[in-house]
Amino acid sequence: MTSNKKLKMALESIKYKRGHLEILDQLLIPDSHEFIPVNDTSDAWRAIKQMQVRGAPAIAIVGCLSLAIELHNKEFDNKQSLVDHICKQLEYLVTSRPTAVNMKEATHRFSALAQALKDDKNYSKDDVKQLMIEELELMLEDDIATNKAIGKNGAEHILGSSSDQPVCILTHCNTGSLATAGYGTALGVVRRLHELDKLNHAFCTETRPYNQGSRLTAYELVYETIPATLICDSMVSMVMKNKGISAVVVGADRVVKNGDTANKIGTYQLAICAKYHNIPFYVACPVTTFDPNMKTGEEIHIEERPHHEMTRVKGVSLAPDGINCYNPAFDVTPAELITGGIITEYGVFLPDELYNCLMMIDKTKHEEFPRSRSRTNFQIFTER
Ligand SMILES: CSC[C@H]1O[C@H](OP(=O)(O)O)[C@H](O)[C@@H]1O
Repeated sequence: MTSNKKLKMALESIKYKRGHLEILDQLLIPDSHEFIPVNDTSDAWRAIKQMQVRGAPAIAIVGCLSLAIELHNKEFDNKQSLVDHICKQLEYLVTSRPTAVNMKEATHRFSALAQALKDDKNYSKDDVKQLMIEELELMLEDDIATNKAIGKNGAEHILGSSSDQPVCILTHCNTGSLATAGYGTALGVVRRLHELDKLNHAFCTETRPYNQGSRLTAYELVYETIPATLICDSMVSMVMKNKGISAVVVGADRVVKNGDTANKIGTYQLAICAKYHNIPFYVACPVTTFDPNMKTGEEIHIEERPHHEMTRVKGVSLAPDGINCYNPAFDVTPAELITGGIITEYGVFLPDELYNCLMMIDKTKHEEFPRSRSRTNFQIFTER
């Protein structure tokens, strides 16, 4: 059955065909919906840094697609210079924003794959270039399939504990089609619940100071006529107390080995409020957001953004010049506050089980995901 809910295409933030990449300039949403060209890795670096594109998965996807564009347009003397360029540009893209791990994870996977192809005499320079472009392009379709699995796993887990009644979900920041290749992670769980007619209502926070919630998540929810209410960040305790919230579901920028999770600033206090109100707290993310090379959240570098992003909105001052500002873009939620679990494309895991469960997953048995060569190199990342 194709309900009108499914007829409306989800919003997209990335438009790609070989040799051509455009991204939705998210700084202009919701006032205007404009795409800008990304012609190489420098354009991508700048767009990520300025947050014209943002969201852990989208950052990695746009970074990798910008490299695919560069490889398509550039000639190389030999395999070594080709692979050197790939590795160098991937490392450069990682420097655009430090907290989300997805670009770094992609760098490890694709650098390892490029090196392996270089060392394999069966592949010419042109073979390596073609295969690497194809692998980088797989990020797009792989991400959408991954997000739909996250949505399915998360909705089933939440409904399983709600005696199948429609549920109310509270979410933070933007984790939808504007933070990924499409469908979204935490917002993908909301979409799946809506598709199943099991979403009573969604509450989204403004998410100051960049307002990913009021500008981006509300935009997605209105566009797809998903029943939702926008709240200020300061209202979450009252909403949890009075609005029958069934679960809180947020995204992630980096989940480390013990399950501690870096996510948008304000997530930590959401988790504290959820604990106080005995509401299950979930993190939703692809396994490419997992960084088992960090043991606890203490190791995560928290990006601090410019003060003007707090004190000025579209040119209007919200605070006097001269006031000191502290503007961390993320905080770390300790694993013990992630009481619902971590929702991935392979299932929902308690934080302290996540590492062992992921290490045991045989990805070749999950045919539901497009299988890029690089994905099977998950071990490379964890053995670094
Ligand atoms: C699925 S997006 C994950 C994550 O990224 C966002 O941060 P930003 O908008 O600064 O890139 C936010 O923390 C989301 O939860």
